[in-house]
Amino acid sequence: MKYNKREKAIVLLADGTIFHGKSIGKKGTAFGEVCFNTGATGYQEIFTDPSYFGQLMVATNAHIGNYGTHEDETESDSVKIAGLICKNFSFSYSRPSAEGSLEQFFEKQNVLAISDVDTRALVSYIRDHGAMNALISTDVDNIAELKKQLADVPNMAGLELASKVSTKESYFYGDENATYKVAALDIGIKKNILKNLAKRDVYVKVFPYNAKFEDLEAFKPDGYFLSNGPGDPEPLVEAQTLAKEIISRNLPLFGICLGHQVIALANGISTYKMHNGHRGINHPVKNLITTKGEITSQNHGFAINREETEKHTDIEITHVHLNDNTVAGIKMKSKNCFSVQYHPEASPGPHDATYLFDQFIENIKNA
Ligand SMILES: NC(=O)CC[C@H](N)C(=O)O
Repeated sequence: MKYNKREKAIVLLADGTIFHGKSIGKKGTAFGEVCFNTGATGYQEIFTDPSYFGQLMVATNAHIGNYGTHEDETESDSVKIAGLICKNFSFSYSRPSAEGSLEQFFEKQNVLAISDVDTRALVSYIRDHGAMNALISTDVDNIAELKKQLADVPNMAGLELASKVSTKESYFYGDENATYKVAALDIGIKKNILKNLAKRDVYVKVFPYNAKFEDLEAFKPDGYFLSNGPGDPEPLVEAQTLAKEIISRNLPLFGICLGHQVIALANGISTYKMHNGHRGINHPVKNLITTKGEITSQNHGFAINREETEKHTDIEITHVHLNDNTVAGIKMKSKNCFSVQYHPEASPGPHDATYLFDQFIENIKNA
């Protein structure tokens, strides 16, 4: 792709604000909620993370694409972001072990990406004005029509998206002769969660978002897992019912991110949409049980209500986010159930929190 042949492109925010850039290759328009990730590495993992479905990703790191792509760095089988907004897009890459360029990867996956955007100004704007819908487009002379189309894009609050990314059929992961068996609900599961379980001698059966307790129970699992995923947790009524069934039987249960929010909702704690979410790989969390700090990988736009959690007689807050004191982890006092708002599988991200997978295995052993 010749740099000077690239088309003009825009970011149009729901409030009418426009930022200018250039397309990477593909022409067209993509809609979503605009959000930003502050990670300096890990772009391929981010683009393929199902939790980002329906979101236009702004990368705050100035360089995207510079180390190419690799199959091992995908978190699902396709790109899940609605589109990419970045500053400098590298058409060439310098990592010897890379399998191809990000440009080729996007072309294959039919992703709309735009660069040369003043991402610092854009991120400051979203930071001040909060999460909102937006579009990116190469159709730069048609603003009035684009505005009309943007007005029809549904709001993330109240939006159920797990069904759009969940597996259609259940499947197995790991060694069938492993010591433990875990039934995992796929409401947007990342591959690295499955890898982390399999590494700990777990054979996993992954179920679609609307699976019933009886379906999971038929696998005779030693433990249950609720995954991360996109959208608002509130409309996920089937997953909440499932969580209630598992909790009422006091079976070992672990939830990550969307799974954590589902566990909170199953306990009558409400969730809310944050002004801006947490998305990056250096989020400070304090473990209130050990009093140790953790640097964590995060990606969420909703959170659970702190006051309601504090008042809940059967829930203990185990982790807090040190930037804003939001709840980052909980456990049930009378049940074998715990969950975190962040990503212990950390792909990308630091591995401070992988002990949570060990804790899940301990909970299974002690059940
Ligand atoms: N990573 C996740 O599971 C995200 C959960 C939820 N979609 C949120 O934005 O808060």
